[in-house]
Amino acid sequence: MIKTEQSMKDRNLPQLQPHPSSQPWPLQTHRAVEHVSEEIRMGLLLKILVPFVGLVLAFCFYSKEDFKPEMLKGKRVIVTGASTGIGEQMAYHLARMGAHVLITARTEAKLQKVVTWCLELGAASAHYMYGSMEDMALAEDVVKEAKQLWGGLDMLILNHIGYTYFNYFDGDVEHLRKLLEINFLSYVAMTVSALPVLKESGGSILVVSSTAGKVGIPFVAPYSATKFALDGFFSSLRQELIIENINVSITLCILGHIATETAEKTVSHVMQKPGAPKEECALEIIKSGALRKRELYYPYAAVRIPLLIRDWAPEFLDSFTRNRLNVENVKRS
Ligand SMILES: NC(=O)C1=CN([C@@H]2O[C@H](COP(=O)(O)OP(=O)(O)OC[C@H]3O[C@@H](n4cnc5c(N)ncnc54)[C@H](OP(=O)(O)O)[C@@H]3O)[C@@H](O)[C@H]2O)C=CC1
Ligand SMILES: C[C@H](CCC(=O)O)[C@H]1CC[C@H]2[C@@H]3C(=O)C[C@@H]4C[C@H](O)CC[C@]4(C)[C@H]3CC[C@]12C
Repeated sequence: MIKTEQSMKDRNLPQLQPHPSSQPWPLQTHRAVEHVSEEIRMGLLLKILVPFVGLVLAFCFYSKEDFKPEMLKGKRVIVTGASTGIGEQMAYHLARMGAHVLITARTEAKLQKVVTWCLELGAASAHYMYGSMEDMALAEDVVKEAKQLWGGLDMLILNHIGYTYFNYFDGDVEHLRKLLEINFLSYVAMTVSALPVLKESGGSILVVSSTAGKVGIPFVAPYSATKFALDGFFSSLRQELIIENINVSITLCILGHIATETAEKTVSHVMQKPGAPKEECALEIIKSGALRKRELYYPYAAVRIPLLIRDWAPEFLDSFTRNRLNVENVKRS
């Protein structure tokens, strides 16, 4: 700044006089102007905010498409992590809707029972492949199997997760590395393998994630990292598909606490309320994918409201989240 003043003096340029508005105002005038400015700000806010909120509500209301189970009839669907929990329930819903299902997990006996029940429920066909998604070759082989069975694929539901502890982060980087492979890299590997056939069918990718993949929740640091990674990768990939006019939808499903056997075993001692029903959760995931939604929030209020708070009052949300848990019941292992 001094450099600028020196150069002007050196060049004998006329010195600028301070503008009257930069002179200090008398206090009364200042307050009056402040009040008028506040009035103007509120007026502008109402003139802009009210129409904007009206437009958003109208968009939400009129853009609400109705889901019909027939949308899934005959569709060819892969569901990973379907030997139990939400994945198992998704397989049953798809079976009732008459879809072809190919389900995966590690436990063959459980998969066999789910496939048998899917056929009972009306699946157009039901098959399984078992193995761990630590093995990227399996991730690719599942999609190859779908191509061989059905000649294509309409929906890829990425749902499986590896073992997750609910405790203070113990510094075990190797566990985090393994969880990234199971919960994240295998999702990417399956997507890479499936994209060519999904482009042919104009299909959908459903990525099952969590509140813990959008906000900071204690005691799930490794798990949370893998879910945040899913958001980053698939939200970016969605942008690229849109840019290239590729008709493959990506739905990120953000779930709150769901009453699956694993979750209840893991967190019942710290949760103040039971989880939401896995059956309804599973149906909402399928609906959101069939309607090609950008994101699903389930249970809606429990998930959507924290996300709205996240950007406006992050510290409040952190405190609110801690207060919703019986943290005194979590003891370092
Ligand atoms: N339940 C909840 O509160 C919430 C769940 N979610 C998400 O929902 C999805 C399903 O959760 P949920 O139903 O509770 O999970 P479950 O633990 O009930 O089921 C996990 C599934 O993944 C399979 N699996 C586990 N390890 C592997 C592995 N190494 N390779 C391949 N498959 C594996 C399991 O079968 P097997 O053991 O036979 O391999 C099982 O079928 C997950 O993505 C989770 O993050 C999100 C928020 C909350
Ligand atoms: C406690 C969280 C809800 C906080 C809130 O409602 O304010 C739960 C939200 C997501 C849950 C975790 C999750 O995403 C799934 C994991 C599933 C595993 O089987 C074990 C439990 C989870 C770590 C589960 C734990 C509760 C949540 C963090």
